[in-house]
Amino acid sequence: MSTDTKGVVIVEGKDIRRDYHVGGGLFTPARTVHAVKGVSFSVEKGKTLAIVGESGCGKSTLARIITLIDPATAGDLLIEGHKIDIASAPLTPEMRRKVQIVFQNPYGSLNPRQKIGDILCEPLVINTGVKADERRDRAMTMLRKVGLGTEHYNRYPHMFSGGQRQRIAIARALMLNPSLLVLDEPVSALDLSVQAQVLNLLADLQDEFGLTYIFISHDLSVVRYIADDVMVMYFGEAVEYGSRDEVFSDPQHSYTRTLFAATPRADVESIKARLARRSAA
Ligand SMILES: Nc1ncnc2c1ncn2[C@@H]1O[C@H](COP(=O)(O)OP(=O)(O)OP(=O)(O)O)[C@@H](O)[C@H]1O
Repeated sequence: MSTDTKGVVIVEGKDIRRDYHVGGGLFTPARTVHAVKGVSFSVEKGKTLAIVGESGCGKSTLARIITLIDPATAGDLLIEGHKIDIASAPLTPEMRRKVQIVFQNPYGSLNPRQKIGDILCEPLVINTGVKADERRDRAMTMLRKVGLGTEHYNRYPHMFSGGQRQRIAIARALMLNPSLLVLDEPVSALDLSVQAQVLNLLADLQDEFGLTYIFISHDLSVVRYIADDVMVMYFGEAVEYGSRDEVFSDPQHSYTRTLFAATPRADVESIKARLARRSAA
């Protein structure tokens, strides 16, 4: 990454809140679920913020707000310094280009009836005026970037393994050249060895394109190797937020310590080696 882009804030959230009003039926009294209770963060270009927490802590809700899939109840979101009206979550073509999301389940997120080439070209068809030949060239290039071959262009999703499908989902997310990628549990559905490969791929792509990641995960062993900064969420609140080294070496909140104690160490030696190489570079 060139030094002139260092320190540029790509995404900033200020006091983001999301309430859900549930119940109100004959047998269920109306109540409000405070899914996200005033969370603030910022991520610089080329960096990764990991948002960690157990099921129900609000991390997916936050991911959907940042990607403008769902509106927020209150708060501010700035993407590349531009304030977004997150109460109405306007998914404009410009925002669609800048922010992309990769979901946990590569089986569910790819249309089984579409060939891989069409899946990759679709964002260009919908959001740009790029001509067919150019779309095909870009899709072929992106297939290679994510470690697949051009021979995969005319195949269907069911012909791929889980790890390969997640590579395709990542390739699709990168077709519009976004500045921010929100990764919502991107490796949780994969075997450990495949997790390591996909995490290494994400690290390589981040280096190559200067991508900024928000990485949602419940798995601290994965977070430990991918994140620059870590936010720990607990019942909708950010109970811990700091650099990876600070959070892992000296967790301040009792919930973080409990979470650490309950997390098995996954075998991610290749990721460790990769990150050691990155920090040495
Ligand atoms: N559409 C909705 N309507 C009502 N409540 C919701 C809705 N979506 C989420 N919630 C509630 O908001 C809280 C946070 O949910 P969220 O899915 O963001 O958590 P999470 O940490 O991502 O969990 P998981 O990993 O299981 O998805 C939970 O109590 C959940 O039940």
